[in-house]
Amino acid sequence: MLFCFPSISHISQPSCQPVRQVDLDETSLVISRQTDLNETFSVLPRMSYPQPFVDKPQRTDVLLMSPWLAPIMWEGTFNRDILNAQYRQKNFVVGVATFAVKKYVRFIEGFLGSANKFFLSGHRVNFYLFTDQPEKVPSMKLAPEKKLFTITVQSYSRWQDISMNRMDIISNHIRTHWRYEVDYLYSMDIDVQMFEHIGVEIIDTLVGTISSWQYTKPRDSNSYERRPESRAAIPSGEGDFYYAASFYGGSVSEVYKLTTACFKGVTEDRANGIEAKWHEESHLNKYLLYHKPTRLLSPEYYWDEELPRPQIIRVKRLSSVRKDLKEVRS
Ligand SMILES: CC(=O)N[C@H]1[C@@H](OP(=O)(O)OP(=O)(O)OC[C@H]2O[C@@H](n3ccc(=O)[nH]c3=O)[C@H](O)[C@@H]2O)O[C@H](CO)[C@H](O)[C@@H]1O
Ligand SMILES: [Mn+2]
Repeated sequence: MLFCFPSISHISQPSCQPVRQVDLDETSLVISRQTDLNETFSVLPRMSYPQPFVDKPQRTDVLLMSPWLAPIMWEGTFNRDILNAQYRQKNFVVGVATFAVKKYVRFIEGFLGSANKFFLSGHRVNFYLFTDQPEKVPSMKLAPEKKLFTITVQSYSRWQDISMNRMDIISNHIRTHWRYEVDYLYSMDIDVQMFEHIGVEIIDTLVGTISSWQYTKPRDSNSYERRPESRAAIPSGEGDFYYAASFYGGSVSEVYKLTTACFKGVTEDRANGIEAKWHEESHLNKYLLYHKPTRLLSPEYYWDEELPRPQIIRVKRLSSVRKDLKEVRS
């Protein structure tokens, strides 16, 4: 059985996906997609690669595992060929939600051009581009396994509202569309470009990216919201890493819980006349403190262009595009 959504305009020759069924209830989504036994027992091609040894860590200069045993992705710690071979057996579809509202349409080409090349190269990816100006989406030739869906959204006068409302739009779209269309979902800022591969090492149940601005700071000088009046408040003395809202994701059901909870916090703050210090990023940080990510992306996965690159950052996989904040947000 095939299923298509007529409300989404298909830009790069989409084909209908087989139906996925993720059941919604109040707090969680349960994936009831049947496992194909042929997939489970299929024989892997022989691979040749250096043997891992328990007494020879791949890197000793960085933290490879959080205290709750979530692996942290760093260049030099994984073998992409092994990961790709394992992942290919699953036939997953990954969705990427990104927004280009008002002047941010100028970033679409750089984002999509680089993501087409470097994001989950060789794997099935659906890019979902939310914009108020669908006519400005450039027609781009994407790799056969990549598809672009453009979805029209309204604009808001304040840039903070555009940024914060992403949580609501993503949560709603999971309920109406994505639970049938994709297995994993990532939200990414549009004002970024990719320079190196971002592969299946990012795939896990709940994934956060450690901010490149604050990865060495003690928790009490990080940018968490500390005012107790805000729903995003994190009490002083608490906090793990500072996570960037520009890149997070996970299974459809976990991203549903995250975006729904964060937007609830935003809505309650609005009702109480308060706005968290870093908008939805503050709410995301609160959520990920109490719902620990199952995998962390090191700052390689969101390296800010303005920062000098220390030795531990061996590759810059993704970076923000320099922008005149006042001009682009006006
Ligand atoms: C690196 C990082 O931590 N980034 C966060 C930081 O970002 P930034 O300063 O990078 O925020 P930003 O200006 O990129 O806005 C976030 C995103 O919202 C969308 N957008 C925003 C304004 C607009 O007029 N049109 C539009 O489409 C667009 O997808 C953009 O990438 O703070 C923001 C809110 O305070 C968000 O939490 C960002 O994720
Ligand atoms: Mn940004």
